[in-house]
Amino acid sequence: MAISTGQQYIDRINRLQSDVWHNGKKITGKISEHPAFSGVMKSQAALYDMQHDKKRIDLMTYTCEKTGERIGTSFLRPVKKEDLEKRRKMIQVWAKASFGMMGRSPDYKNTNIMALAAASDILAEQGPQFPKNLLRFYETARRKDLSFTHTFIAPQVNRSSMHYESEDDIVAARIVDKNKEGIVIKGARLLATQGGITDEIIVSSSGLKMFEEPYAYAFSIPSNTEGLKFICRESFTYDPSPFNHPLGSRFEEMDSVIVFDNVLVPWDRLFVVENIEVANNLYSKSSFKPLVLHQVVSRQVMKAEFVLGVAQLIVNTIAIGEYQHVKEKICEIIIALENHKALLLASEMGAKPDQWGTMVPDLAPLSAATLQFPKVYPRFMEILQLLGASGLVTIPTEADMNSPIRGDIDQYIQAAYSDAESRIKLFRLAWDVSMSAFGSRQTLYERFFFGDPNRLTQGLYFEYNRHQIVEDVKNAFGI
Ligand SMILES: Cc1cc2nc3c(=O)[nH]c(=O)nc-3n(C[C@H](O)[C@H](O)[C@H](O)COP(=O)(O)OP(=O)(O)OC[C@H]3O[C@@H](n4cnc5c(N)ncnc54)[C@H](O)[C@@H]3O)c2cc1C
Repeated sequence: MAISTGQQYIDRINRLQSDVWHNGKKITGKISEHPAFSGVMKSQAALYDMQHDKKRIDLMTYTCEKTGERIGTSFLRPVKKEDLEKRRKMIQVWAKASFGMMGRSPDYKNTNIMALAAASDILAEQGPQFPKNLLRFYETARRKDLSFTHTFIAPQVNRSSMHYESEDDIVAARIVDKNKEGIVIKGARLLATQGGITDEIIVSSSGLKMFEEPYAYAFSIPSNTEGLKFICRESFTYDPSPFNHPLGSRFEEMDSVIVFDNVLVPWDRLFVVENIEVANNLYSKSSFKPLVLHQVVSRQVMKAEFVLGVAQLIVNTIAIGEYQHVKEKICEIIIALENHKALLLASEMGAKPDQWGTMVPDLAPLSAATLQFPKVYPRFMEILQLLGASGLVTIPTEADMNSPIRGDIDQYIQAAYSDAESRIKLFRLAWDVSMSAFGSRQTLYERFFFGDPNRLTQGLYFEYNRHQIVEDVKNAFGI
């Protein structure tokens, strides 16, 4: 079977011994046992294991047309609308398992890779080896069920439009040499979520500095490539107890800055080299955006459902459902959720094959959904705070529950419709999603993960086809 098990994923990552730095120390030994990573690696492993569940195998996998092996559905290139539906349902099974909290569950990058490989022809103008490199990469990725992270953006040093970086003082990762073995990259990239706990890292350019050839490249390399370093932020798993930290203890994905210290990227790993037009076309002319956003919005629907569940439980538990503004707040979440679901389905209804025969969901509803979520998700968090009020800070810990003050807790922290223990579990959950460092990072993530919403809005403004609509208004009024 080509599909990985959770243990295989964990063993592979432990074997890599990548250069991962956390809190001033290089991680040695098994990274899967390090407190900053153990929770999320276990959760990721559980996702891989779900692919082997006999009851779900037909949804979670498909049969490789070349080898007959079972391959994860997130690698499936859709060629009919039913494939898009299958992809959505599979993505949502994984998303439900993390309540939408794992933005970098493997289906995200698997979809990226599939979407790029489906349009590999775009690379041909650099030479026939480049599309071959990308297709070989896709084949290996899906047949070995490898895990990936990616890094797209240059470090946030100077974002002024006039900024030019000198070759003598390199910050943004750039090509500094080419030789018969490959290209050499020096500098850094802004960040990679899950950096250091995936088999490989995909490094690609988007947007910034794309007017200079040394920044125009795309490749994937193993996470333990010599000279590659991951500098992690502090961990937001401040407690491994699922009682104390119900989400952070399991789904804290970590973000790391990526440093390239003269990293050699072999020729057969390269998809784009020093070609600005091809580097841009790879994302703008392929069906990358609609295919990837279809994955993203599928996950976000599950996250919105989860938030609605938490909000309604708060209402039920402390009996505040009779108040008008409370109903309105719950309805605000329902409306956003239903909008998101409708936009996702509209994208499938409007799907059309692209020039390579890939069935591509309609981009417009997906762009609308992706621009809606950075606005509604922070509001969801505000609603949780407004409904939960002081309940979000009256949250004794597991140690308190097992201490002599338990009697007081049971008596004074009970709720109208739950005992103290259930009430505290609920409010710790609401705190972890809306207020903890883990929860705040989730909000930041939904604001920025597909790019700056201001610049994404510019994209929608230019991409949205409204020519006929304007003509109709002109014709109707003789303008
Ligand atoms: C939690 C999290 C996880 C992430 N994970 C990944 C990952 O795994 N891989 C990856 O590659 N990236 C990742 N990102 C990065 C993400 O893609 C960027 O945050 C996003 O593209 C915005 O870039 P920036 O953070 O550099 O913000 P900046 O571009 O520095 O923006 C800062 C502010 O300046 C404004 N601004 C800057 N330039 C312009 C401009 N030209 N026009 C108008 N306004 C401008 C912005 O609107 C914003 O208000 C992650 C980000 C977060 C927050």
